[in-house]
Amino acid sequence: MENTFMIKTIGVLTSGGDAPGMNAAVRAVVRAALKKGMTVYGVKRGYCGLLEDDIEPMDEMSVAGIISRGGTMLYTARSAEFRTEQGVLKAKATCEKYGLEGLVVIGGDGSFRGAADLSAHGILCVGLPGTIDNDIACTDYTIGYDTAMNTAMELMDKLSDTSQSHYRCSVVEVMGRGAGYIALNTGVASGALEIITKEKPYDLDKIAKKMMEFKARGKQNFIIVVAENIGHSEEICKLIQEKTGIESRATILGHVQRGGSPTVRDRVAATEMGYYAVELLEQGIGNRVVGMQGGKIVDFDIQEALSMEKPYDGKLHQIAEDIAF
Ligand SMILES: Nc1ncnc2c1ncn2[C@@H]1O[C@H](COP(=O)(O)OP(=O)(O)O)[C@@H](O)[C@H]1O
Ligand SMILES: O=P(O)(O)OC[C@H]1O[C@](O)(COP(=O)(O)O)[C@@H](O)[C@@H]1O
Ligand SMILES: [Mg+2]
Repeated sequence: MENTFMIKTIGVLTSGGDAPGMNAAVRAVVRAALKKGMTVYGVKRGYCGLLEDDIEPMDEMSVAGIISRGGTMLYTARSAEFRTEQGVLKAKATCEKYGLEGLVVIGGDGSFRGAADLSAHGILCVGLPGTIDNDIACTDYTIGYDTAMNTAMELMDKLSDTSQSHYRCSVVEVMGRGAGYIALNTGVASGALEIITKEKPYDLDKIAKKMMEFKARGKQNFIIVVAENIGHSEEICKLIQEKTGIESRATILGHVQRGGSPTVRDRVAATEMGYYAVELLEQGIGNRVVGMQGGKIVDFDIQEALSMEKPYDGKLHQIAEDIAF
C-alpha cells in the first residue's frame, strides 16, 4: 500500500438495518481520524444525510459514552433516491461542499453497492460490515451478529421454559433476510429439535414423524427454529400441530433482535475494523470493504467483495440434527 496522499476530511455514516456495535464503530472511526489530525463529519440517516445535507462535525466528546449503546447515534435509513444516478450526484455534491474526501460506510451489502457508486464518482469510500445477518461473504463476521444471536438465544430459552410447562412445540422465527446463519447458530445454541433454513431442504412430514417418536420416548418440549426468509413460520406451526397433534405456538422474534447493548465481540470487532478503515483512507485507499478472516483484519475491492459467496456451515447443521432429541 503506497502512501500517495493525505486525506484531511472524512465523513462517517450508518446505513441499512441498524446493528448493535455500530456506535462502537462510529466511535473508533471518529477517534482514529481525529488522532491522525483529520476533520470528521457525522452524516445522519445513512445516504439520506448526504441527500438532505444533514451533517455535523464530530469531536472526541461527540462519541463519548456510546460504545455500550445499541442502535446508532447517527441514525440510519434506506434511501430509494440514492439508488438513482441523480441521487449519487447530489450526494457527491454534498461531500464536496463539506470537503469530504473519504467516507466510512457502516452497513450491509446494499450500503456497499451505494459506496461503490460514490467511489466511482471520486469519493473514497470504505465499507464496514454492520448487519445482524452476517450475510457479507468477504468477512467471517459482521458487527451486530453476536449480540443479535445472544438476544435470540435468551428469548428461545424463555420460550423453552413455557413450552416445557405445557408440553408444547415452539416454532420460533429469527431474522435473516438473505441467509440462515442466525437460525443455524441460535438453533444449535438453544438445543432446537429442528432448524429450518433456505440452505438445507426440509420435510415437514419427516419432522412430524420424528417429533411423535421422541414424544413417545418421553420428550416434553420441542423448539423449531425457522429463518425469516423461509417466509411462513405461522403456516409451518399450524401444519406441525395438525400432523403431530402436539399443541404448537409460533413466535416471530422480529426487531427485538436488532437492539440492546453490544457484546464484547461486537465492540472489539467494531473498534478494530473502524480503526483500520481510517488507516486505509489515510493512505488514499477507497472503494474497499473491511472484513475479518481467521481473526485477522482484511480488505477487498467492493465489487470483488460483493461477488463472493459465503459458504453455509452444513457440517454444523448436520451435527445439530444428529444430536437433536
Ligand atoms: N444496488 C444498490 N445500488 C446503490 N445503492 C444501493 C443499492 N442497494 C442499496 N443501496 C443503498 O443502500 C441503502 C441500504 O441498503 P439495504 O439493502 O437496505 O441495507 P444493508 O446495507 O443493510 O444491506 C439503500 O437504502 C440504498 O440507499
Ligand atoms: O428493519 P426492516 O426494514 O424491517 O428490515 C428487516 C430486515 O433487516 C434485517 O434485520 C437486517 O438486514 P440488513 O442489515 O441487511 O439491513 C434483516 O434480518 C431483516 O430481514
Ligand atoms: Mg443487507
